[in-house]
Amino acid sequence: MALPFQTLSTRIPRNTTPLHSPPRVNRALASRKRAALVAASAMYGSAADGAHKRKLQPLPHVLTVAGSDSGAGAGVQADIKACGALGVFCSSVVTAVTAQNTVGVQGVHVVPESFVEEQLRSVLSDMDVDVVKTGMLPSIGVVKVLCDSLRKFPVKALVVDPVMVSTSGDTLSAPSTLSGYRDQLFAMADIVTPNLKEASALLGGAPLKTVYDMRDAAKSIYNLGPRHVLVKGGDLSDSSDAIDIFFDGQTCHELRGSRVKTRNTHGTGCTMASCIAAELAKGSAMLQAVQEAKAFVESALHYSKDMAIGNGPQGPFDHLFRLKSPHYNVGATPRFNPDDLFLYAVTDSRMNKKWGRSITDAVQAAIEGGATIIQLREKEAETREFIESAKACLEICRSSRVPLLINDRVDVALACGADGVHVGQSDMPARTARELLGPGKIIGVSCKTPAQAEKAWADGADYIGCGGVFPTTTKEDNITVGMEGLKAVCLASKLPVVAIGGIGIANARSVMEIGVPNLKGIAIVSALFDRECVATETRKLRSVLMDACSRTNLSV
Ligand SMILES: Cc1ncc(COP(=O)(O)OP(=O)(O)O)c(N)n1
Ligand SMILES: Cc1ncsc1CCOP(=O)(O)O
Ligand SMILES: [Mg+2]
Repeated sequence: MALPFQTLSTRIPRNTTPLHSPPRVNRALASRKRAALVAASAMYGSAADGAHKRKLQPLPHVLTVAGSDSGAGAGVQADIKACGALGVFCSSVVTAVTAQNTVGVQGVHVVPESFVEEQLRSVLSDMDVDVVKTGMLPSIGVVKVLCDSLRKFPVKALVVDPVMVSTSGDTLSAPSTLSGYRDQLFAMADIVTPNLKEASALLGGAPLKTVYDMRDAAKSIYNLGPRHVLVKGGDLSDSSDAIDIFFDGQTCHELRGSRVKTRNTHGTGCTMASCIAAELAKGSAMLQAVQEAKAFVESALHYSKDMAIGNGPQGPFDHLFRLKSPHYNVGATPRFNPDDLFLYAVTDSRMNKKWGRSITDAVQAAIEGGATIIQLREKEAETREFIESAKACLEICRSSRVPLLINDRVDVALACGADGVHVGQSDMPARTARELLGPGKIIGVSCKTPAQAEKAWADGADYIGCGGVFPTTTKEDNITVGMEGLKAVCLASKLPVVAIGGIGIANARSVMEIGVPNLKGIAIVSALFDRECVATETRKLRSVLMDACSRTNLSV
């Protein structure tokens, strides 16, 4: 079939589309993804004759909507490399083609809006995109086309890098695009990531000179509609650190990194936004995604600081540094892997006492049986005793590389150096816990409703514990949400979910077969610890879960 070929327009087109504030991107992605998996599963199932059904695994997917950079330091090329380096698939809708190198931008061909729309339709109607990241949007018409497409094909999150001027000082978007950002796109954005110049342009032109200016700017841009703002201070003069300001509507976080002395900084903005998008696609909370992205960029600049590509003043850097130098892989191990939720053992001091075992013996046995994460839920322990036993459990967990979380007690988690905490709706708010624990610790939040799940994500949690799914005697007066409630929370949640409450050998399979990709495992108290042999019970449950996963499309 002959494909229609369209010549690129050679100017930035004007557009008089009326402006309006669209609703935020809605969140029907999970069900779309599930439908696609079911359809593909059916196809492969018949082809593979039932018994050898192929395991279909959705890949975290970012779509970049940006301009091409012939020098490959920034734009679509940087986005694809950044996502690839972080293990995320990246599709691309090209909004403009630039002739560009380390000297500057020599030319721009803008892709017609109708063809940007066609590319968007091609990708979004077929592929399961988790996160859309925007870069160079050359006209207000392209902004409108993008907003319309996102309303038709909702995604999990939208990352907007409001690219206006290249690092070499060349204009990359029409002045009217500014109003497109302010009046249309920002209201749909989960995060906007301006540098100092872009933040200034968005707010009327006053220059940003200090960290205080950056804080004020972050708050003012937040008032334009996005859920989070990251003002990047890479160009801040008189600062030995690379300081960025992250604002989530309540708290301003000052994120400090070391400033790398190098000429090879072309594409840092695109890379930062793409890394945030990639981390979000993998299921990270927003602050965590931003921290990971900042660490990635800093390491990439450090690795590439003496690299020589081109003869101009601003060179590209190497996104694939982690493949080339094991040194940089040290910090690359994510502190939280959602798959760790698979078989989540929650201790109970009363049960362990009843069976005459210490908490350390209980933890050791659960790990021996295959528990993938441990939570110490010691409701009756005195603080000092709790800290001591938590330290002993942490040693056991560390030697098996199993994360250890503390239930309710952020103070105990801090005191013993645990990997994180689990908090409920009446415990310390997740947002406060995040402020106290910092971005490096794991935070789980108990949620019974989609609204609570949404808030947990916004507050910086890493996962959700949903339940009680079934009635239980382990926790008094706990309202049961049932399988339907669990499913509703999973579908609404951008975070991975673990099911809890009344789960044991008899019903674990039915829970795991609920068929929602972000249900990552089950959390169990009595079916492990109110038994004579914890290791045996854990082993049995593990085999039930493995079996359930091999019957569905879930990865183990
Ligand atoms: C994994 C997991 N999910 C939910 C809970 C319950 O937490 P919470 O609602 O705070 O109740 P308590 O456990 O503190 O009684 C949990 N502990 N773990
Ligand atoms: C802590 C908690 N949160 C909701 S139900 C529950 C208790 C789960 O215990 P069990 O696995 O024995 O039902
Ligand atoms: Mg609690």
